[in-house]
Amino acid sequence: MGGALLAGTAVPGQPELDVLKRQIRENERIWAGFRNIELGMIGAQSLRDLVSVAARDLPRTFPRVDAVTLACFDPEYELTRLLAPGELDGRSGGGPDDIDPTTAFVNLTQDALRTLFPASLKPRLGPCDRELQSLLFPGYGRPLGSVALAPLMLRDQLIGCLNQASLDRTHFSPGTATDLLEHLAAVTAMCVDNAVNHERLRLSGLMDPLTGVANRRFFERRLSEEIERWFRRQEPLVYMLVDIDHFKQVNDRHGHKVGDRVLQQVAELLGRDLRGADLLARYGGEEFMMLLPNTGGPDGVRIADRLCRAVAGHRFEGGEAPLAVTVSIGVACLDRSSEFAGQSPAAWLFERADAALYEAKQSGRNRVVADRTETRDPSDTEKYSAD
Ligand SMILES: Nc1nc2c(ncn2[C@@H]2O[C@H](COP(=O)(O)OP(=O)(O)OP(=O)(O)O)[C@@H](O)[C@H]2O)c(=O)[nH]1
Repeated sequence: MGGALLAGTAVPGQPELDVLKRQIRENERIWAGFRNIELGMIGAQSLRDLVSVAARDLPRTFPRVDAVTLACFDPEYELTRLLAPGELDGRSGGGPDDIDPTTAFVNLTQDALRTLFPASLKPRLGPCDRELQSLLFPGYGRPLGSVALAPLMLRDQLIGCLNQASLDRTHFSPGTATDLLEHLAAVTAMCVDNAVNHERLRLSGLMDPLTGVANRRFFERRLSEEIERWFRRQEPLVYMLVDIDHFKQVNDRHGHKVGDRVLQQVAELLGRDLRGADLLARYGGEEFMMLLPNTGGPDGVRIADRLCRAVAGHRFEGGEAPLAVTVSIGVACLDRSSEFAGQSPAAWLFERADAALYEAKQSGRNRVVADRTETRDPSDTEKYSAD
């Protein structure tokens, strides 16, 4: 099979092989560069971070890229406001080597955006004239030679473009393959959407500012919606309480700042593999809550067990040396067999998960205990140890 692919082609000599090897290495370098930039974008917690990553890392990775901007249709100046340092919540600007994201963002009208991509919604590569430079790179002092403009599409709408420019007139030329650029544009559009939603949540007072996950208020709102849905559809609903073990000792031994970093990393681990409909919230202090709609008790316990092991296996950064931390988890499930005996389902779920969590703490910590919802006898619990 392999031979058939090469049939009819001359066997390459050493110089050709060297050229091929160089090309492979160069492609790998470009691919790795794009991948790192994408990972940085996906990890961005705010629009400021996102724009900074693009404007700083594209030129760092690709030295012939001299300027990068993100242009969006932002008629209500929402994105513009989110980019302003500290305007809404006292955030400061970035560190010393950070880009100022306000200068790397351009607010475009819809007409201006459409005229940039008159023929197709494909990346546009070519020379940069003065008019294009003043529209898309208004803060850049030197005359730019060529540009690559990648349209950003979100839910079939053109929302903006990611713009790279080079002083070199030939760097971005029409006819160059644009697959990677299209891929980067798709990731950028999704990240803009995520960052904006994330910030809307933060500003709505429904997000825990330390960990970036939902807060208790948001959790309670979603819980009542999920319970209403449960009455209509009777699909099982898993409710978990996750509590960090001996967290006071972490603070006492390593300081409050390290404690905060541990809380952030626990939130990240718990939230890593959640499905779209699942919810993770910080209940307060060192306690988190999770809601897994359309999930039965046994699956909930399996998921809790996986989370418990993931935390125990993780080495937490932030202190002088990596730290080991464990969690205890209480699991309750609302299903057809649940009997509330006059309680509200929300109070019933909390009480069952809290009793299971108490049991997990009492029986040694670093473990999952599942409430058996079909019985109301607190001694009748299933225990799962992650030891
Ligand atoms: N760093 C930090 N610590 C917090 C935060 N909120 C609560 N805490 C601390 O969390 C600790 C909770 O301690 P305890 O309730 O005694 O529980 P624990 O030490 O985890 O013990 P067990 O739950 O029984 O395993 C207290 O020392 C609180 O000060 C926070 O936002 N940041």
